Amino acid sequence: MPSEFDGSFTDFLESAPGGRFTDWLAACAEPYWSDACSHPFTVAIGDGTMPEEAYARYLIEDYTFVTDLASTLGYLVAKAPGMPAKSRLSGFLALLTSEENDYFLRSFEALGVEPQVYETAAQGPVTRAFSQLLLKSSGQGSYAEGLACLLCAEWCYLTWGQREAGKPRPDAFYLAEWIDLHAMPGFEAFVTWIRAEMDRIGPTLPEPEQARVAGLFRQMSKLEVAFFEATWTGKVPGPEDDLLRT
Ligand SMILES: Cc1ncc(C[n+]2csc(CCO)c2C)c(N)n1
Repeated sequence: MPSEFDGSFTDFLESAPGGRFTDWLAACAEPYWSDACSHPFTVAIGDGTMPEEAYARYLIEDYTFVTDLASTLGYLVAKAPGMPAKSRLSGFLALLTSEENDYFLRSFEALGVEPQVYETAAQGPVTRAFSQLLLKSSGQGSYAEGLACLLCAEWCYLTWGQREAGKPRPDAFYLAEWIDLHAMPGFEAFVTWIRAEMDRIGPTLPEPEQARVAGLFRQMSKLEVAFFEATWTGKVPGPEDDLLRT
């Protein structure tokens, strides 16, 4: 768990010579970053204590989130500076819209969620805030800003996925597969690539842009926590909730 930090990247390098830009992002996002990666919902995916009702609620929201994430990737493919980055991002987009889509459909069927429900589900306030942040930062912001949002979402899932993969798999296929999907070498390689891309670009940015990127990563981490919290408890946060403030 990184310790909390609220200085610039230059300050960070003074305390951690040779430190990575992405480690600075995670440190600036504490305590939300660690809370997101270790949320009780993520532990329950792996230890066989997940209530069906909570998981169905999660998948319905996540399906709408992943749909908006696919649009975000479209923007990032357009903004990526060269062919190697466009290729990585579009490969991931292809995965999201094929195998992963199939996972959702099979899981909805097993959980008794009708197509009419998941195809027309209105986003709750947390997912709406998430989607707005992703689509705005990748559509209107810079490549680095969009990449920071993607990094947070994917790195968080790799972190809990690898931790839960160390336990025996739960019986329900939709839980076992969700762990495997986020612990497999191909996914790890993708997150390693996003980190390397951010570590390459981040240090070249002017300081105000570095601060914007860190602010986005922190806001994304907050929303990951709020997302797990809403699906885990079934409670919908109101507009007064700090987690929804952008
Ligand atoms: C709220 C929320 N945040 C992040 C992810 C992570 N994620 C989105 S698409 C994808 C690719 C492979 O599953 C991953 C890891 C999620 N699903 N839901």
